Amino acid sequence: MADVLQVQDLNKIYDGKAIFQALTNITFNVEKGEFIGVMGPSGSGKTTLLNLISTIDRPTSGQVIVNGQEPHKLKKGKLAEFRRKELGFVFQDFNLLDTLTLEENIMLPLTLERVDSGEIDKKVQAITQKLGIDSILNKRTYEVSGGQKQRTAIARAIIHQPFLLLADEPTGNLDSKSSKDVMQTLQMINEKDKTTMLMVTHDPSAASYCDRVIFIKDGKLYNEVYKGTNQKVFFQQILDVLSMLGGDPDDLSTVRL
Ligand SMILES: Nc1ncnc2c1ncn2[C@@H]1O[C@H](COP(=O)(O)OP(=O)(O)OP(=O)(O)O)[C@@H](O)[C@H]1O
Repeated sequence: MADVLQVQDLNKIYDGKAIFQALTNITFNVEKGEFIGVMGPSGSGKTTLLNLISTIDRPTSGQVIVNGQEPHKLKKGKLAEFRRKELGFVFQDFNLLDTLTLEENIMLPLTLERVDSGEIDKKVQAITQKLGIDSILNKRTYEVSGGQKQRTAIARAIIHQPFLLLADEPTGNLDSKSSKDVMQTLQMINEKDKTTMLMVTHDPSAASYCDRVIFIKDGKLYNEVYKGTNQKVFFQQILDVLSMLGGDPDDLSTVRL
């Protein structure tokens, strides 16, 4: 399988009042359709890595190659287009607009691209049926549960069929049932649409839905674990690496067995 995301020798130095090296020589490849989890103690550099891959921030050195393109080399306008077309984002706090209905939130990326309204309707219908939120589309964000909000956010993130879906703690604000629900939704999209996904999480239970988890410690790649056929065994392997990693015990406060 071809590598569709290549992270090569990535370094990030924050150059503020105090200089801080947040990432050191991070290198890994992701195959088309892979679902990758990124874990590590608080402050280890997970969000920094996600921000470099998502082009929200620039690396100090090293490369990010997405589907053969180097987004950090693109000019401003092309970079904005790259983000809009090739990437989808899911956040911990959903980032939905409260003044819009769920349907309007989901169609937003296509509205901005001026896609034909008949086409938008078809896509919204197909995606919301798949995600089990087609009956609540006229509701607003404050009228639905956290899990339903996150599934709405996922629908919005994939409606334009991005090449790469990036998720930052997508279960961070959810109870255990909704977390499971959201992870099953992400797994289903990954399997059906072969969307390549990268998710930062503190939650070993959420990470056990991935194909592979990479662990970061103090800004360096520490380890990686592949899922075999058994999710429970994988979950235990993730816990084992996390216990070797150490870090703040609060990091494991979200462990759900
Ligand atoms: N803009 C910034 N300027 C200076 N240092 C920063 C900046 N952003 C992050 N850092 C530092 O870089 C390190 C990595 O931060 P990052 O947010 O990537 O960690 P994380 O693994 O995502 O943590 P958490 O799990 O707590 O969200 C931390 O020590 C943090 O204090």
